[in-house]
Amino acid sequence: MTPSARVQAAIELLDAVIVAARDGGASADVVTARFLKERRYMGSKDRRAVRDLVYDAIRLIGERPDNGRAAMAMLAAHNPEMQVLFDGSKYGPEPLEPAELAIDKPGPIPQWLMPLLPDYIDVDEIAALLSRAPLDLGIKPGAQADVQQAFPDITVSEHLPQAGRLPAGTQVKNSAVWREGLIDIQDWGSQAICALCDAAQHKAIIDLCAGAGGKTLALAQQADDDAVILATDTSRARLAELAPRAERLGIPNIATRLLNPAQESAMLSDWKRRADCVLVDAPCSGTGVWRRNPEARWRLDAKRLDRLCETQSRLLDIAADMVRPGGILVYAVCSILPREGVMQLAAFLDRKPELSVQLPDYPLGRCVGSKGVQHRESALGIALTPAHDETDGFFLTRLVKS
Ligand SMILES: C[S@@+](CC[C@H](N)C(=O)[O-])C[C@H]1O[C@@H](n2cnc3c(N)ncnc32)[C@H](O)[C@@H]1O
Repeated sequence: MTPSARVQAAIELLDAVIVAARDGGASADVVTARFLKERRYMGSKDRRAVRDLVYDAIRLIGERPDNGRAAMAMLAAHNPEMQVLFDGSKYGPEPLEPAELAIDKPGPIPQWLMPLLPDYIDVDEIAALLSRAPLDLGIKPGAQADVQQAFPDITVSEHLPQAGRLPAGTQVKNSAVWREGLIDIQDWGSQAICALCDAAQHKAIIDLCAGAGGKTLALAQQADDDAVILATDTSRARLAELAPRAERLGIPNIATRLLNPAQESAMLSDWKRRADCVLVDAPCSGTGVWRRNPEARWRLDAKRLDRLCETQSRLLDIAADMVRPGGILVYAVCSILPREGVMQLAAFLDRKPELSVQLPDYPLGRCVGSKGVQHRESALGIALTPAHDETDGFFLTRLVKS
């Protein structure tokens, strides 16, 4: 393909990504994989070049563009050397009109979200949120030496005992340590959430929003063999991924339960006031994981954020009923927005005074409360961010029930 034809292909792929983001369709990764699969004539260099153009545009532009051509024109306005590729050649895009280049420089964050960001999300944090994430691993207890031998360039976390890090793009799934179930892929922030659950201390654990079980599996590895772990979710497809993952890692003690939305409480009545630990890894805006899904900025709008906040608040209430007196509730969102973190938690504590925040002396993150960053003693939780902690953006907290 000529460089111009690659730009035209990127425009067409961006059209599909934009429609999917607007209509709640598949993620950009999935749309890209489908697009490339349907174009077998594209060589591997063409594929990489088109993918890079598309993701450069997604990372550059915070607000969802009208269409793929508008997105590529903005990228060309930012990179003038690209403008000659709009040359009207056989497979290339039509020449750019001056008006297409005369747009305001796009900001990396949608305008409506700017007032909702906390003070500590500064330019460095925004740049880090839109950078490429490294490949983080969770290592099976006792397997560090084997994993270090397989990947000599691995970095190990100072604070999280099972956390390893490899450069972005490292292929791990064809390694023996992957096949033997000694490693799983998991961001260090997610591992910090699991550490807060302290699973080795509990015999009855619920992962209420288990999804495909990333955190359930890590909890099961830390818990004793006789602990009961229940993974629940409203997504049949996600929950179905858990069993094969557990099998690869050799983890037997996980039960699953598919919940109907709005009937979660009734479907969990047998667990009422019984759980030692309930993890609520709630559905959220995903503003903390833009490193992995930068096009999530094009999906979110104020209405969707309102709906997510309502669900989080409902799930917190359901979880509170399942914790036994003396048990703990761990709440986490992969979000940088106080509305889903400290504000959500402050409202929850007003509704449920029998729960109180109990943060361990934590080596990562910033302690945050209703006044922003504050001392651990008066904080409502911990904010992890990519520039400060080299993790995805998360709010996490631990509460104990009296
Ligand atoms: C942040 S994801 C969880 C990720 C998962 N814990 C992991 O570590 O891979 C949030 C999950 O909440 C689930 N969810 C949404 N509404 C729910 C509800 N009402 N009850 C339980 N789970 C729900 C979603 O299907 C999604 O899998």
